[in-house]
Amino acid sequence: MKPLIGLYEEGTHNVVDIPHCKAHHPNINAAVELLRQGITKLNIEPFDEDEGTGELRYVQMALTTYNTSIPASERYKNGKVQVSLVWNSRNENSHNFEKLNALANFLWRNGGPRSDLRFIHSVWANFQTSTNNIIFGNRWRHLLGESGFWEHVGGIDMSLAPSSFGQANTRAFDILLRKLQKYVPYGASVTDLYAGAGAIGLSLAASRKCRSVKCVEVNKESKLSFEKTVERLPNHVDSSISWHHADASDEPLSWLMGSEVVVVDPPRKGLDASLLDALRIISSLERKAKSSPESSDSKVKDEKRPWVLRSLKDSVQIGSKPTLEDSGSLPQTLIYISCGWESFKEDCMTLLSSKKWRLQKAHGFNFFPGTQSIEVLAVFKRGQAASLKKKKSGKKKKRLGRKHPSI
Ligand SMILES: C[S@@+](CC[C@H](N)C(=O)[O-])C[C@H]1O[C@@H](n2cnc3c(N)ncnc32)[C@H](O)[C@@H]1O
Repeated sequence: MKPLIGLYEEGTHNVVDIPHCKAHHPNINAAVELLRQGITKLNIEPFDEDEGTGELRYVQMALTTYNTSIPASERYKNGKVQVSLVWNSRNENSHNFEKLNALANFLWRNGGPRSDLRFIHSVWANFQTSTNNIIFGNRWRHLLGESGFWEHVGGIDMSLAPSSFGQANTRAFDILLRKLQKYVPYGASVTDLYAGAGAIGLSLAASRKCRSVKCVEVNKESKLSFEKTVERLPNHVDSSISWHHADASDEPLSWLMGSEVVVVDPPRKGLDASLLDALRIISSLERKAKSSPESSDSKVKDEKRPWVLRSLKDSVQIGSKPTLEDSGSLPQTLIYISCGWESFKEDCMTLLSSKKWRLQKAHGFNFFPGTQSIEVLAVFKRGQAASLKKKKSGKKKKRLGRKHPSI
């Protein structure tokens, strides 16, 4: 029986076979075909989610074009694929581990560096036995090939572990990052929320010589990639850089305070409600702070609040910590990167209707050619535009033609 390898049909759990996906690099399609042969030859049983039976549950493939030993013009064509096999067992001691090993060896023999094709970079296993829809389990094991996986994006070398979020189209992401960098003033203090392994924050630290960069991410697996990337940052980077294993929706004000620029790059469902609320009340906090300036004593006391202790537990700090003077500043710029158009529209409306933020600029990117997906880079500024304020104070109030602002 021929296994189906592709994506779920929208709104269902029916797999649509996609052997020649045009949105994928040709070497990913080739790796899918090789996997199909391996599954058939070795009698690997695909997972049946109704029965909870079978061996191979999911496969994730990522491509690296990072190969400095060949000319830059040839790197994309020679991209190599990191394959992660999600296996229906608890760990490597389970009875069917030998079958997983056989599949990994098949891929390596036929697609690895000693084969004619040479497009497989590495093979990883993830163990997952849960009955829910969560794709990855907590246990990872590197099986074959190089464990390090790098890409050059946004002007830095970025480490991408299979357990951490990574953009699929790194060339399009690079274009977005270079555009984003222009909206961040040199020397700014930046908070990168929903940061993954810190691709955005670290690229800003390098390109905009940021005073401080604070990355917040809920997936603890991203920490290792963050640390590896920091090790390879250019020597001139001397920002105060930190990564925090924390939920951005938990006490979000604590992450917003102390930064001039906030970058958010949430999953498709958009911003958490508590973060949106915090962004809306920020201006009133500033007014309060001005009318009753906090003593440096009370700021020190703040360091003992529970959220601070929680976030410090799993954090990484590189360079000196931001100073106490920095901790009082509030963001003037909000940069929103969205992969979910519908949720972005809603979040955008919420921010604009609060009248605390205005939309300065928005760009759309096509990260998945041939699909309707749109990646948005939107830049919001805090406060009303000067021209709007003037009009409001004038006698005649002009009605805006549109009911809702559009981008
Ligand atoms: C679209 S990815 C962006 C990652 C990163 N900015 C990048 O470009 O590589 C969204 C990230 O948000 C993280 N995430 C989801 N919910 C979160 C939350 N409540 N708090 C912090 N991070 C969260 C996910 O684990 C994922 O890494």
